[in-house]
Amino acid sequence: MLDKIFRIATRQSPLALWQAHYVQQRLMSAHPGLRVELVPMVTKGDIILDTPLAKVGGKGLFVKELELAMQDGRADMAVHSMKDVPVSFPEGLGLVTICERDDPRDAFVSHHYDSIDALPQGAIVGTSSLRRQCQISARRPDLVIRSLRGNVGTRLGKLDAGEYDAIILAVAGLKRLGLEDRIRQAMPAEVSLPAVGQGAVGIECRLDDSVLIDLLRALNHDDTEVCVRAERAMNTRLEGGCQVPIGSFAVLEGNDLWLRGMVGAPDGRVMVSGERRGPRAQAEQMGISLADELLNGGAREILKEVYQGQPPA
Ligand SMILES: NCc1[nH]cc(CCC(=O)O)c1CC(=O)O
Repeated sequence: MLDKIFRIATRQSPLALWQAHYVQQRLMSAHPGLRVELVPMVTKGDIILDTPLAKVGGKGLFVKELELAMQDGRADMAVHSMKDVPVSFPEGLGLVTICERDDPRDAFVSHHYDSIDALPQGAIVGTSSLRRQCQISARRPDLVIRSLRGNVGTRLGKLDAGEYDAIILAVAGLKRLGLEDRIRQAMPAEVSLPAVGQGAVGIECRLDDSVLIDLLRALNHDDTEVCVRAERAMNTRLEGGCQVPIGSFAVLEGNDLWLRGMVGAPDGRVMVSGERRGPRAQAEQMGISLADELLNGGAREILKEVYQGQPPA
């Protein structure tokens, strides 16, 4: 077993590489002598940079090529931001490990202002996330939301060039890249409910690779896994895809899980939210029942509107 080289398929953005190196290091320190290498790849999501993700087929664009590499045996595992992992997996692959979550909040980044509330009338905010757009517009209908894509560094460059008064990024991504000092405010969940899985790193591999699955067990963080399972159960029940603004965020308070969820219209004019509290053993049921409450409370109409005629991706 020790002479095998375990290969991590990864995108080449600085954030993806950081996450792949992180898993490489954690595996090697949990299992001294283990050989782990990176296999850097280019995905469609990295090539199409000028169109909002929701329009070009969604976040799946970033993972499909990594999954092909695992199915072909060119790689053994892929490391993902849990936020970017679709609800379902191709035949034979699955998510086997979720590492400890870093700060799950959204980051308000600006040269002149300290928060959304401090922005002047009509200020320009950069984000291509429908979830962020929806919540910002609901709070401040006067603000102008402009699309913002590219790697974290590219996005910061556009802010620095004066294209926006503020932009929204994930705290975790900025921290991983050593750019924490750019954060003016970690936005409270009451202002911007995070995305499903935000701040957590997950590992996907072939489900018949029991050797690797055993090795990866040491990297799993049970509390994070429970929270992310609740969030993903809610998202799966909603069948939202990424054309719909959806936030889902769970925290543990001892053994009690507190799950909050929101579904909104992209323009923020309608927003449905709810919460559940219960024992951690009920994580997935809580996600499902919260999704049902949201659906009955108006989310069904929002989803129908977004998908008019076209089936969810
Ligand atoms: N959509 C890209 C993406 N996927 C994961 C993160 C941040 C890291 C994380 O949430 O784990 C980011 C960048 C961002 O939203 O600012």
